[in-house]
Amino acid sequence: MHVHVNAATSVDGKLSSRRREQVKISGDEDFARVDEVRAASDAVLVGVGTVLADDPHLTLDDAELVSKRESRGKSSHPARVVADSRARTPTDARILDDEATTYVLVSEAAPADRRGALETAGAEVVVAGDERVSLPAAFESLESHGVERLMVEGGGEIIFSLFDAGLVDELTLYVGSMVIGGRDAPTLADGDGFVSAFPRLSLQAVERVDDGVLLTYEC
Ligand SMILES: NC(=O)c1ccc[n+]([C@@H]2O[C@H](COP(=O)([O-])OP(=O)(O)OC[C@H]3O[C@@H](n4cnc5c(N)ncnc54)[C@H](O)[C@@H]3O)[C@@H](O)[C@H]2O)c1
Ligand SMILES: Nc1nc(=O)c(N)c(NC[C@H](O)[C@H](O)[C@H](O)COP(=O)(O)O)[nH]1
Repeated sequence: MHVHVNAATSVDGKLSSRRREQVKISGDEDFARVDEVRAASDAVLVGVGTVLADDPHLTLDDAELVSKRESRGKSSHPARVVADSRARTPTDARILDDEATTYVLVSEAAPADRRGALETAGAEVVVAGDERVSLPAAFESLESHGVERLMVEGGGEIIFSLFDAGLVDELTLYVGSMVIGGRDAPTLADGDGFVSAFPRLSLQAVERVDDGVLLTYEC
């Protein structure tokens, strides 16, 4: 499976503010590019922290991209995936509407009633891992459902885990020309952090987009 992480940060590397509310970092051109990456993916993944903070929809905004997918024999929108160890996704979350298939990756520790509630709300629940979602095991399961290209839209906890597990193939990072600051504000890669064996990336492209910079890396 090809895993493509896409995110937007401030110049100081923050994904959002210390309030963990969504901050619009990208401009129109970058959001249009994000829509194209979504359209080229079989599924789009976020962590439950992002679902709780942003309530994203993760479908395609551009009707032309929808019809191009349909003409290629694909579903109208990529599937949506939430990494959610304890099944905390609210049943009225926008990602659970019926516009696209939604997989909720949970661990064995997820309460049975929450799993049941998510299934009733239309989610395909995938169990992988004991306390926390095992990303390699969950990705194998997604592959068996035909997910060959997976886009990841954050946040910082899940992105760190993906780098830690060596699962990232490509990173596109939009750096907006703004400062957010805050020692407790989420960054591109949070988690426990690395103290050695820091993942090294290979810079492929640098491009001016909107009023910021788009960096493309092979990982
Ligand atoms: N600017 C951007 O591009 C962007 C993108 C996404 C999110 N955000 C922001 O990021 C913040 C949310 O990020 P976050 O880091 O709090 O949450 P997150 O989205 O990374 O979700 C983390 C949660 O995922 C679950 N999880 C399941 N398996 C896991 C695993 N193996 N490893 C790690 N987590 C696992 C855990 O419950 C964990 O708490 C919000 O403020 C949001 O606005 C910004
Ligand atoms: N590329 C990007 N630039 C930003 O400035 C920003 N704040 C996000 N944030 C990612 C986050 O997950 C958002 O919640 C989804 O991008 C919203 O997706 P929808 O429009 O609801 O489909 N992503």
